[in-house]
Amino acid sequence: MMSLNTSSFVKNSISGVSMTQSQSLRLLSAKRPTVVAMVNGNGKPEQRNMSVSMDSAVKDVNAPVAVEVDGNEVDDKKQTTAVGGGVEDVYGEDSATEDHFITPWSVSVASGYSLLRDPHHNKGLAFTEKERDAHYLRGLLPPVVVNHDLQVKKMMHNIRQYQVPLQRYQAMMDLQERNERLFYKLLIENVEELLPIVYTPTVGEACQKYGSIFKTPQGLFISLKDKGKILEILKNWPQKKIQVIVVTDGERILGLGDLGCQGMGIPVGKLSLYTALGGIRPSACLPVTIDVGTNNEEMLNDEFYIGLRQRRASGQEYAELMSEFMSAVKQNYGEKVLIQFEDFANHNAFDLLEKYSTTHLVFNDDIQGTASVVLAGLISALKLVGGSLADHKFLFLGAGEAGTGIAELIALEISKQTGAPLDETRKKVWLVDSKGLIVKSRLNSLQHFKKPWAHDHEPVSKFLDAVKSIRPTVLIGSSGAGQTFTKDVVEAMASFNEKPIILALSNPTSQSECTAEQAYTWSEGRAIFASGSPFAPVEYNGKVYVSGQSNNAYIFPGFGLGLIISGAIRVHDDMLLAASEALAEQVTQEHFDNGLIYPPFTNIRKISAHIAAKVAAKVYELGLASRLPQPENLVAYAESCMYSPKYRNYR
Ligand SMILES: O=C([O-])CC(=O)C(=O)O
Ligand SMILES: [Mg+2]
Repeated sequence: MMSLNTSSFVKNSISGVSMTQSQSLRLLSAKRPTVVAMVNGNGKPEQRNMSVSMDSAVKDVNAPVAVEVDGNEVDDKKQTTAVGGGVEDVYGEDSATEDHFITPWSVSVASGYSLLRDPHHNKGLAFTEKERDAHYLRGLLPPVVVNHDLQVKKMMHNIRQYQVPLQRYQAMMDLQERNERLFYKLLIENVEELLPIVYTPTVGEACQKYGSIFKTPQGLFISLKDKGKILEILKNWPQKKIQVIVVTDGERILGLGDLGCQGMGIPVGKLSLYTALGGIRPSACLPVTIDVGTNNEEMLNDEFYIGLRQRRASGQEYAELMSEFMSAVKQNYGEKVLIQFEDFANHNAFDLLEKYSTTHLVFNDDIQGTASVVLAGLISALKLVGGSLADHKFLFLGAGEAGTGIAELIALEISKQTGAPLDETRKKVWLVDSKGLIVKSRLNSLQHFKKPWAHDHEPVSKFLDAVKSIRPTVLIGSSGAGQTFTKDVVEAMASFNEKPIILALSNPTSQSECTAEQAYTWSEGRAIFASGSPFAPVEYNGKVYVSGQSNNAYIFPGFGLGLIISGAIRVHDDMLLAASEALAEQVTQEHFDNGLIYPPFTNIRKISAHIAAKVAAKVYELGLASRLPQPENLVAYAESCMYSPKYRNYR
C-alpha cells in the first residue's frame, strides 16, 4: 500500500468518500515520477474530502517517500513492514470487526501490481522489457513479451471458442475492464463480428440478465435516493473532462420494454461505439442510468435485480430528478457536453427532448439518430428503385419515437427538396399504431406526437388492410413488436411494387418485424431489405442476398464527433439531414450492385469522419459552433481528432 516511491503513474485512488477531513493525507514525494497521470483529475488532484498534494510529488523527485496522516509524517518502511515479514495493521483493517468503522482508503501509485490492474494503462504481456524494469513489473508477468497484434489474435481466438453470445459479451466486458486499448483495437479491427456482441442483439440479452452477470460496475447509477446529491455523484466519477453522456432510465430498452436499472448495458454499449466507431476518447464518455424504479414485475421479483425495488416514479417526482440531473451535468461539465437520451419510453422521450433542446446540447438517438439513418437508407434506395423521395409513399407500423421521428425527417427532406410546406409533405407518410391507421377521426384521442400524422382516410384497424389500402412503396417497422410483417403483408407489398422497400427496424433480432429470409422469400427476391439488428446473408433461388443494417450506430458516433469538433452548443434538424446525406454518399456502386443501401461497417471510422465533417460544416453554417476558426479541411480535422487504441510507450 505504501510503495509510493515506485512510480511513473501517480494515482490517487481513495476509494469511497468516507475519509474525514481531519484525516488529511499528504503525499510528499515520489521517486522517479516521469509521467504523472492522475485518475481523479486532469492534471489537478481531487481535493474534496482530503488534501493530497501531487505537485510536491512531481517536484521533489528524489526525496524519500513519506505519507502524512493527520499532519504526522509517517515513514513508509516503518509503517508497512513489521518484523518477521508481516504487514502491520496500521489502520486497523485486519483487527476491525464488522461492527467497527474504518475508512477504506488507499493511496497507490499505478506501477507494478496496480498498473496491471488499471485498465486505462495496462498492456498485459505487451509491456516491454524496459517498461517492466521501469515500472516494477518484473516477476508479475511471465517472461514473454508479445505485441498488440498478437494480443488481438489471441483474444479473438478465445472469444470464438464461446458458442453462446452472452459468454462472448462477458468476455468482451471483462477485457474492457482489464485492458481498454486492447478492447478497442479488437472492436475496431473486428467490427462486423463484434458489433452483434457488444451491441444489438446480445446487449439486449445482457440487460435482461444484467443482475446475475453483474461483476464490475460500469457507468454512473443515479437513483431516486440520490435526490439533492446528483452534483456530488457526478464528482465521484473519476474522469472530469466529459464530452458525451448517454443516459437512459431503462423504461424502453430496445424492443424489450422496461428493464429498469439493468438498462445500463445500453449506455455502456452505445459509448463503446462512440469510441470505436466515432473516435471519442473513452475517458470523455460517461454512461448514466437514472433509476426511478421499474414496472417490470419480473425484475421486481428477481432476487438478483440490481435496481430500486419499487414501481416507477412519474410526474413531478420524475421531472424533478431529471431536472436536477440536467442542471448538474451543465454545472459540472459546461455547455458543450453532449447528452444523448437513449431508450426512454415515448411519453418521456418527446417531452425531455423538447424541454431541454433549448438549454442543453441534447440528442435523442431513438427519435433523431434512427430518423437520420433511415433517411440515409432511403436516399440510397432511390438509386435502386428510381424516383425522388416525393414520388414515394411511406407506411409505418409503430408511431412512437422511431416512427414519428423518421416520418418527420422524411417530410422535412421532401419539403426542402420540393419547396412544399411541411403540412403538405407529411401527407406522403402514414402511420399505424396499436389502434390502427392514424386518421383524422382519431385526432382528439391521439398523443401529441401522433397528431401531425392524422390524415383524411376512413378508419382501418388491421395493419394488413392499411397496407392494402395505402399501397405504400416503403414499409417501415418501428413498433418494437416482432413478426408483425407477416407473409400476407410482404406478399401484398410485392404485389404492387416491383422492388418493395422493407425496413424491419425493431431490436433486438427477436423483435424484428420479419427476418431477412422471410423478406426475400415472400417477395420472391425482389425486396430491398434492411433491419435494425443484423441478419446473416440469405440464399434464395441460388442467389445470395446481403441485407443492410439500418441502425442508428451508423449515425450517432459520427454525429457526436461532428458536434464535438465544432464545439456545437445546440442540435438542429438540419444537422441530422447533413448526417443522412453524408452516410448515403458513402454507398458505392459496388454496394448497390449487391443490393445494399448502407455501406458495410468495416469502414465505419472513415464513414464517421465524413459524417462528422458534414455535421460540423452545418454547425458552422448555422452559427452554432464555438470552436473558431473553422478548420479548412473538416474531414482531415475530424480524422485527426479520433482516438486510436495504439499503446503508448511508458518512460
Ligand atoms: O440500440 C439499437 O440497436 C438501436 C436503438 O437505439 C434501439 O433499438 O433502441
Ligand atoms: Mg435506442
